[in-house]
Amino acid sequence: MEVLVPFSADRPKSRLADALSPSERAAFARTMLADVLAAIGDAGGSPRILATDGFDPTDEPTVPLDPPVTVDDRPLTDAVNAVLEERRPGGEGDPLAVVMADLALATPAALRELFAAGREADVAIAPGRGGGTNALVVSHPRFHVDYHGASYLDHRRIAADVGAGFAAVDSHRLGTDIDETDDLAEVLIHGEGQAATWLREAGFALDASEGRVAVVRE
Ligand SMILES: Nc1nc2c(ncn2[C@@H]2O[C@H](COP(=O)(O)OP(=O)(O)OP(=O)(O)O)[C@@H](O)[C@H]2O)c(=O)[nH]1
Ligand SMILES: C[C@H](OP(=O)(O)O)C(=O)O
Repeated sequence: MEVLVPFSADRPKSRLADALSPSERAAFARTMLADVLAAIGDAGGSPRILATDGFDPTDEPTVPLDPPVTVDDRPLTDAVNAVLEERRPGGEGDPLAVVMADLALATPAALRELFAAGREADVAIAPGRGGGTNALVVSHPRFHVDYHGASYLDHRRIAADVGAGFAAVDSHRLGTDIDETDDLAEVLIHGEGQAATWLREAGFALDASEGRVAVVRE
């Protein structure tokens, strides 16, 4: 399955500003991207990066699989819809997955489940905590995306409006996008890739001293 991986290369992960410097945020974002691409490849998917201007595939850490890169500096929704649009003539029925680059817990097994759901339904979505759309598969020709806010609900509505069959993919691993400092604890607890190693090497550790487990930096 073809898998589009949107990646914001300029000022990525601004909501991690409390925990990481700008250059650290850029490095950590690329590390998560590398993990996501590796998991997609292991799940049998063919990734294509959809990047903003300024993306350099040779930056460290280099991305695995040497995927094709489409550069589109428009906002996320417009850039993804442009890819959906360009596939329409003749591409009907061929599912396209869109998997975010900040799903640091993604595993091949979790992605295989997503791909399988997307082969059954016209639109399959793994929601993120807080109502986002962390990963989707679309084969319906009239579905379009509208990211940000409670985009999971918006996408369900759009699917209903165009008469597309819908499936929700209930996945802890795909449902955990790494947006805020508290999310880093999830990477330390469950991460199996380079992002977890990167955080440990940067001095992050779990802090289970009170309430929900958090992170501290040594
Ligand atoms: N191509 C593209 N990808 C984007 C854009 N904005 C976000 N992304 C990617 O979409 C996914 C979800 O991004 P967000 O968590 O909403 O945004 P972010 O830029 O990573 O982080 P924040 O700055 O904290 O909002 C990540 O894979 C981003 O790299 C965009 O304008 N264009
Ligand atoms: C792209 C956006 O991500 P969030 O801003 O929720 O992390 C969404 O899922 O709609």
